[in-house]
Amino acid sequence: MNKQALNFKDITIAFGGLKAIDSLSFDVKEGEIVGIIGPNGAGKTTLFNIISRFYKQDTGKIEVFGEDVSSLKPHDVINKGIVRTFQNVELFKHMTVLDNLLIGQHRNLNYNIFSSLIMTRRVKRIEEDAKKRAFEILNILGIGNYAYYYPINLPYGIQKKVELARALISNPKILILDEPAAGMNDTETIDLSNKLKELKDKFNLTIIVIEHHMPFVMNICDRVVVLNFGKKIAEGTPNEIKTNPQVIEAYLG
Ligand SMILES: Nc1ncnc2c1ncn2[C@@H]1O[C@H](COP(=O)(O)OP(=O)(O)OP(=O)(O)O)[C@@H](O)[C@H]1O
Repeated sequence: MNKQALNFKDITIAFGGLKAIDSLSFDVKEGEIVGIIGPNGAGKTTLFNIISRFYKQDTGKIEVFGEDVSSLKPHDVINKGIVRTFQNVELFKHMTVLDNLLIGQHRNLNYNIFSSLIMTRRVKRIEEDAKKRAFEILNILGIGNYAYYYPINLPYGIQKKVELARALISNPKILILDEPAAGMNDTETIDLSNKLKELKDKFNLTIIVIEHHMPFVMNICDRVVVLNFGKKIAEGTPNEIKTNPQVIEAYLG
């Protein structure tokens, strides 16, 4: 059996009197794709903000590959291999697509400012490898031909894919996606879910994804966790979730 990638133990966070996440527990196994669904205001984005440490939970514990990360800062979480994308596209719109990817890479490139200034052979090789990986990811996502475009000139669906590519370039272990298919039509959505599966296998990823498009969720997720008013109301395979009366009443109906 695969080991645990993420483990949420009894997480609660309240804003004023409102419990946005209420005693939530679930886990994600290494290599799984887990969907988080639920109506507006159910607490999905808050949960992601807790995982990426933008918010600190009031109570409860989060473990990443068995290590307690409950008190880490956002940049420490990135160093643990957790990378997220956002509901709204957050790209540098006046840098090319390729530069958007490579700028995220500099944190991972193991060289210092002096060696980069004199552009040693080693630095050149590191940069070439980074570029190669960028093109590999862009090509899997079918957007390699946009490498030298500026995101500001690209349709929203392509920008979403660029954001995904930028998350992948830093070689994450756990990828956290907030509505990756927003703004896409049904064909684009299914295409994206197939590509994500391919990327997951190629780069040994574990994925947690918030998405409202049910065809996407049905096509890609191994398991789904359903939230309502901050509580988990169901958990299971997409087929189990689809027929669960509580889920139908709270969300799908
Ligand atoms: N920083 C905050 N301050 C106060 N309330 C907040 C804050 N962040 C979230 N909330 C509240 O917590 C609840 C959960 O919000 P959240 O954005 O997590 O829901 P969601 O499931 O992601 O919704 P959507 O599908 O609309 O994005 C909402 O009632 C929201 O207003």
